[in-house]
Amino acid sequence: MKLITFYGSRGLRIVKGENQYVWDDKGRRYLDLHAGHGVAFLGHRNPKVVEYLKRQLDTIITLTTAFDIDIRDEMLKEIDDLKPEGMDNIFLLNSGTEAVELAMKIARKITGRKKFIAFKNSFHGRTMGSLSITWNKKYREPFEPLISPIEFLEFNQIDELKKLDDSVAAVILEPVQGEGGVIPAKPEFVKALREETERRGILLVSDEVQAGFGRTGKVWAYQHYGIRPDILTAGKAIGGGFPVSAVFVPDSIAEKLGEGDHGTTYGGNPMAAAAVTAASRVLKEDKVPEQAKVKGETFMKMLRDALVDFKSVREVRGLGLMIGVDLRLNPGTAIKVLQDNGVLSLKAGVSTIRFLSPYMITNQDMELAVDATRKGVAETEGKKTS
Ligand SMILES: Cc1ncc(COP(=O)(O)O)c(C=O)c1O
Repeated sequence: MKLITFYGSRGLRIVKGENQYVWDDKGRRYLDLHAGHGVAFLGHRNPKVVEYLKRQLDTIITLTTAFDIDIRDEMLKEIDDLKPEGMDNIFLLNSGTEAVELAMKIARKITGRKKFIAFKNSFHGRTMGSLSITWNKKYREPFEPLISPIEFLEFNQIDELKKLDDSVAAVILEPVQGEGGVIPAKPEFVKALREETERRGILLVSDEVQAGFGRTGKVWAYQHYGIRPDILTAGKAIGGGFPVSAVFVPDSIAEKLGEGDHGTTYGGNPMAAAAVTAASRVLKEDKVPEQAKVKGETFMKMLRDALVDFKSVREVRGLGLMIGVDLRLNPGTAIKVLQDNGVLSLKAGVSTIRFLSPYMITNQDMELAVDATRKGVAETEGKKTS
C-alpha cells in the first residue's frame, strides 16, 4: 500500500519529538521551527497536553456533542478566559479548513448574501469553500468551478476597500498572512476594513488558524489592531498537537443558527476537548503570548543583524513568533541548508523562509537558527560556507 502525500519529502525519518525538538532515526536532534505547519507551537508532547490526553484515553475516546460530558464543560471553562472579546460561543471541528467552511456558511446564512471577499496571497484551506477564497491559482484552477462570487483584493491597500458593496456576505482576513509569505496586515488597513465592513453590514472573519492562540504575541492576532471581528476561526496550536479547530461567534450570530445548519461526526470529541483544555491551561500558566512577543522580537532582531550584509535578503518580518525571511531568490536551498544544519523551517509564498517556532525556544536555539540561516542564505547566493 502506498501513502498519497501532496507534500514533497523532506528526506528525514522522525522518531521522537519533545518540546521544540525532534529526533531522526540516526539520533540527530533538530530544532523544529516547521512544527508540523505550526501545530506544535506549544511544543511536541507538551506535558500538560499529554497528561490530559492520557487521562481521557482511560475514560472515553469518542462521544458526539448530543451527549454531555465533563471534559467539554472543563474545556468551555478554561477557554472562556481566552475567548475573542464578545464571542461567547464556540463550535469545534477537526481542521482549519473545516473551520473556514463553517465561517463561510454562517456568513451566507446570517447575511442572506452570497459574495465573499478575500485578499491576494491569502490561504484559507483546500476544501472547495476555503479553496475558493485561497489566492494561489495553482491550488485552485484544477478544481474549478469553485464557489462564487469571490473577489480577491490587494492586501494592505485601503483604496481597494472601495470595491466592497452590499452584496458581500463576508470578508475573510488573515491578520498575518501565513502561507502567502508571513505578511502582517497594516493597522490602518485593518481599521479601515473594519469600518467599511461595519458600515455595509458585511461580516469580518478573522482567520487565525495559523496566527491565533498566542503565536503573534497576543492570544488572538486581531487584538494587535484595536478592532473586533464578527467571526474567528482557529486551529493548529489550539489542540497542542491534537487535530482540532474552532469557530468562535457572538450570541447575536449563534442565536440565528439552528439544528441542521451544520454537523460533524468527530468535532468536539472528548480527546479534542481534553487537548484544548490542556492547551488553554498551558497558554495561561506559561504566559505564552507574552513569551512569544519577547522572544519573537529578539529572534527577529538577531536575524536582521545577522543578515544585513546579504543582498538576496529583502526583509525579515513578522509578528511575535510568526517570522519570515523574505529573499530575492528561491528559498529552497536555504531551507535545505537549514535542515542540514539541524533546523527545520518551511517555505511561505514563493520567496520566504518561514519560522513557526514553539514558544519555549531559547536564546541558544535562536543562535543556532540564525547561524544556519546565514549559511543557507550564503549558499543561496552561491557563496561557499564551512
Ligand atoms: C490561515 C489558515 N487558514 C486555514 C488553514 C487550513 O488549515 P488546515 O490545513 O488545518 O485545514 C491554514 C493552514 O495552513 C491557514 O494557515
